[in-house]
Amino acid sequence: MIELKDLSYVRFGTSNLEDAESFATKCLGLQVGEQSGKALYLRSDDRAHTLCYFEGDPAEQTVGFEVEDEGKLNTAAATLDQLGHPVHAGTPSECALRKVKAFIGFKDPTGNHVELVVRPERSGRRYFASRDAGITGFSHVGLFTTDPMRDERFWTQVCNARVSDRIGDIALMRVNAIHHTIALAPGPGPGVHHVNHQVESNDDVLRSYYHLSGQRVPIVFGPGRHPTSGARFLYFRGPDGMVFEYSVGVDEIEDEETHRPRQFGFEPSSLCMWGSKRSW
Ligand SMILES: O=C/C=C/C(C(=O)O)=C(/O)C(=O)O
Ligand SMILES: [Fe+2]
Repeated sequence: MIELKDLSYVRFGTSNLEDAESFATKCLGLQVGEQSGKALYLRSDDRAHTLCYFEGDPAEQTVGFEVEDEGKLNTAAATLDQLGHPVHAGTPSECALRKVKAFIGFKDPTGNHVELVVRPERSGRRYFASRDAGITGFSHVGLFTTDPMRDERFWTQVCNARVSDRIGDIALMRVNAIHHTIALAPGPGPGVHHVNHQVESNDDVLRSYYHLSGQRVPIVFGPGRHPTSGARFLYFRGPDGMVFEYSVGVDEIEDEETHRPRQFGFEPSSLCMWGSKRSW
C-alpha cells in the first residue's frame, strides 16, 4: 500500500506568470518564496513552496504528495508499475525544480497527474505574506474523476486514503486526521477541481469575501458551511479559471478505528448548510 503522508504541492502551467503572481500575492495571500525565470514558487506555510506556477499550458496540472522516504518511494513505483500505471522517476533537474530530494510521477485512473515526493524543502523563514488573508496552511485538493467509485478504490486500496464522508458517490478522503486531503469531483476528464487553504477564523473568510469582491475576483460559492467537514468556506476563481477555497474549522477524525463514513445525498443542502448556491 502506498502511504501518502501529506499534500506537498500543486504545480500549474500558466500563460501569464505576471497575472498569476498578482493574483497569488494580492488576492490569495501567498508569499513569493522564489521567482526563477519561468517559475514562481509560492509559500503558504513553513515549506519552501506549496504552489508553483510555471510558464506553460494551463492544462498541465500536477498534485504532489509526500511519502516517508526513498525506500517507500521505490516500493510505490514497483506497485504502480505492477498495476499498469507507467511511472516516471524524476531526474535531478526535475527534482531541483520541485525542491524535493526525489519523486516519481504517474497518472491516477482518471489521468490526473500525480507526483510522490520525498524530502520536500522547508524554509528557514516563517511564511509571511503581504496580504493578510489569515492563511494557516495548504490543506486539500479536489481532483476531477471520470468514475468516482473506480477512483475511490484506487486512492483507498492502492494508496492509504480513507473515506471520511460521501456525497452521492463522491468521496472526501483523508490521509491523516484531517477530514479530507483529497476530494473527488465528477468531471469529463482529469484536472484539479479546486485548491484549499485553511484560514484562521470565520472573520478571515468573511473579510476575504469583501476583499476579493472589491478586487472583482469571481466568487463562485459561499460564504457557506459544509455539513460534511463542518468547515466555513469561500470559493473563488483565480488564473486560468482555477478555483481556490478558503475554509476554517474542518473536522478531525478522532478515532481511526471506529469512524464510519456518513452518506449525504447528492443535493445542494449537502454542499452548504446555510443555503449558499454553487455557481460553477
Ligand atoms: O461540496 C462538498 C464539499 C465538501 C468539503 C468539505 O466538507 O469541507 C470540501 O472542502 C470540498 O470538497 O471542497
Ligand atoms: Fe474543498
